[in-house]
Amino acid sequence: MGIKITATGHYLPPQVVSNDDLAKFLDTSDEWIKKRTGISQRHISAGENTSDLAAKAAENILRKRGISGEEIDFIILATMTPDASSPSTACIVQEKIGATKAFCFDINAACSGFVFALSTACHFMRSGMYKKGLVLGAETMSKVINWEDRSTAVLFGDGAGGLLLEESDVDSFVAEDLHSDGSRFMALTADEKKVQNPFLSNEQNEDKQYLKMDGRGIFDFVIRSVPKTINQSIENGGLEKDDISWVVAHQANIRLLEAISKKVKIPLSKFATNIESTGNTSAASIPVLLSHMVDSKQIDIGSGEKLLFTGFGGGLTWGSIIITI
Ligand SMILES: O=C(O)C1CCN(c2ccc(-c3cc(CO)ccc3Cl)cn2)CC1
Repeated sequence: MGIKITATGHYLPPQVVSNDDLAKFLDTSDEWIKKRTGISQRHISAGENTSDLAAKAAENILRKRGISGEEIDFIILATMTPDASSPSTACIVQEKIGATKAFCFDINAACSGFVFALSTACHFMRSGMYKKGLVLGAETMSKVINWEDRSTAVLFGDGAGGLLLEESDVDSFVAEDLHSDGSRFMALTADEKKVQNPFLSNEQNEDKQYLKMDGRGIFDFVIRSVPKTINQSIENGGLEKDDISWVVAHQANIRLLEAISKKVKIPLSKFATNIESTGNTSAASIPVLLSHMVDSKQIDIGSGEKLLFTGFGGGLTWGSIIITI
């Protein structure tokens, strides 16, 4: 039993915030942000939560495929900014799109979340037990950012994207390589919850735990680890670098993609990018980029091209999955 990608979709909240808009209340500039990150603007929710963004992306996918939510067997949603601890954001999306027969759950692997979710969905599907699965990545990073911290506030945006996986006689799954290193969990944290109960002697403070990131540390980890997972997934698939049509990488930083391209000796022209217009949308970045590539006809579903998806970030987590589209 194989799998194939049959539709893609995304949704970005309509409110666009430019670098100049941020420079009005942060000590930063369009020039600095653009030069150091590649970002010109980001989409910021005007009140829509992660489930709202994800449901609109899912509706776009279903509309493109011409099916209703009732045909969906499962929804796997990657997010580090769920609407709540319970229910899962995936279950809220289920209700919004009428996926009445689906089983639904969230995956949290921060910015590697979509790669981990896509791997999970592929293996569910390749068991032969399911016929149609939605794999989504969705974030409202704007709710965990400290908007007074210029080092992080300029980097992130909100958004949602995803794809429809269907059973297929021809298997489009090629290879994967997934990792995490919990010993460095402090490198990127957000929204930690403190234990509170009447039996605790010391009162815990209620301060909101904004996103905190060891930018330099993560940058160095990514430069070291991501080329290895790209090469390992290519080797696991018995492929050569030239077999890869596109690297669809997490959109964290344009300088980073330039450095990774040099290290793996895959031309930068094969690294799809949209960070300029979206910022870093964490688990949503890869599916939004894929959807932009399909919508702009940069790639065609059914073309047979090999895409290498690679994610990296909090956890620390990193990983790659190669799929023929
Ligand atoms: O001074 C500079 O040039 C700054 C230095 C710090 N920067 C960073 C640092 C880390 C990240 C990042 C974030 C994630 C989480 O999605 C994953 C992977 C990475 Cl590499 C993005 N930007 C911006 C430019």
